[in-house]
Amino acid sequence: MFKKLDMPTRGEKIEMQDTGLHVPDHPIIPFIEGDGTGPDIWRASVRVFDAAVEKLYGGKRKLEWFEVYAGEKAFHKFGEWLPDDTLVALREYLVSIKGPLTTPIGGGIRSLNVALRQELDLYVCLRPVRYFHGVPSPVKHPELVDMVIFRENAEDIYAGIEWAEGTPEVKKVIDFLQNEMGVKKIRFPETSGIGIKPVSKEGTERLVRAAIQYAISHKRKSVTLVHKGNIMKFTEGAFKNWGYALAEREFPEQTFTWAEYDRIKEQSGAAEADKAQKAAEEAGKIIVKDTIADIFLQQVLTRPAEFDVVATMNLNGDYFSDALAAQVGGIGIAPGANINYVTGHAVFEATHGTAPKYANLDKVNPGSVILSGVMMLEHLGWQEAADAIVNALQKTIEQKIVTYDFARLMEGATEVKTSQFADAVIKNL
Ligand SMILES: NC(=O)C1=CN([C@@H]2O[C@H](COP(=O)(O)OP(=O)(O)OC[C@H]3O[C@@H](n4cnc5c(N)ncnc54)[C@H](OP(=O)(O)O)[C@@H]3O)[C@@H](O)[C@H]2O)C=CC1
Ligand SMILES: O=C(O)CCC(=O)C(=O)O
Ligand SMILES: [Mg+2]
Repeated sequence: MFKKLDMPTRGEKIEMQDTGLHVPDHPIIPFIEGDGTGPDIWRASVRVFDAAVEKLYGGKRKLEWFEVYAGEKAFHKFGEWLPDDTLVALREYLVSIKGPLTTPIGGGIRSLNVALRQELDLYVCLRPVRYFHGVPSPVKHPELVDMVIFRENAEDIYAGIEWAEGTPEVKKVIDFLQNEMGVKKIRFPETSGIGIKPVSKEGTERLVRAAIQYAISHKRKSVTLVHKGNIMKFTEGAFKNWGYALAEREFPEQTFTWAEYDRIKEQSGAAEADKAQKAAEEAGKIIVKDTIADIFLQQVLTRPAEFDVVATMNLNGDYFSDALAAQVGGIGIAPGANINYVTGHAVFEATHGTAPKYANLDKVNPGSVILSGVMMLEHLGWQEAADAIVNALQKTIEQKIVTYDFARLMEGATEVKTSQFADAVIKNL
């Protein structure tokens, strides 16, 4: 199966069956250490996962780790940034976890992180944002932040369709736009680079479907479609329209949309529309609403309790996840997952990047990868181990044993290294 990797010698494959994921007691889990601070964080986090699983299941269950390579380690070992073997392993074993990978700016290789999402068609980037008591936060009520971002993960400008300024290709595209499409608004055609933003009905629908299903199964109150549809009418505006249409078509019993609200208001007035929404809320229906991206970024600060599940496109979701993470203590405690709910493929990874200036210092917060592992354990159905890690992490923070990022904002904290933070979490399991 592999060209250069040895087959794992222990464990069994996770499989997707009609009833959902079938997880053996000793699943093979491929992992990628990542670049920069990735190895420091991985070494610490994997000890936490293993200790929790051992403590909860006493050897009956065990994660059988299988190292696969991407990024700098892959390049040094195999001369390739993303070897085929890695993709084969991630496809074959379904569920995996990775550290951050470096992407050069303004040239060089395209993002390996994005490539993995595209290769495996991991169309949802799921990033929950919640507060852990005791974490230093720049806002007055971080405990009101409890949101789950569903970021579309396969299209938008992350498709990487762009042409550099001054190339024959960009000239051809600009000529086409000007001469065949009647475009007159390219302000500086001689010196423009061009990027393309594909946003499809299918891509939107599967993302919004996943967000609504999540809201239903997790008893959430609302799904907010966040877009810049006033400006980008046929991409971001269409996202909103397709999202509402999908909610009304596929989830008529479980949702009430603001599009419905507007129709009632137009026919019967605002009081009737308010009444209909109130009745829907009392009946436990999910309110599907929408907001424009700029005001969203203000309102998540001023009225965080009004936001719950958030469904948005790729670039918005990237920005929102770092901004929202800041409200609950920052990117050191921001987990995530890239998921295809149909095939069962899932790659868990932190929201943050490689933080290169701290590489090999055993310094940064492993919280994001630890919590990404918690999401993975939940995905496997190993809820007890997931809960144990969350409780131990919370206890460690309450003991004020924290890495530099929290320590610099806390009074009376004991600043510890990445590895020591993991030790403390393990002790608190
Ligand atoms: N999924 C992925 O693999 C991602 C990869 N990247 C890539 O990572 C590289 C670096 O990106 P950059 O924009 O600097 O963003 P990073 O997220 O890597 O780091 C930015 C800053 O965030 C803080 N930070 C990041 N991780 C942690 C942590 N674990 N604990 C505590 N603080 C942390 C640090 O803040 P401070 O300086 O205040 O201490 C750090 O300087 C780029 O090549 C980028 O493309 C970026 C995002 C995601
Ligand atoms: O791939 C990258 O380098 C950055 C990706 C990113 O910022 C993200 O997915 O949040
Ligand atoms: Mg990002």
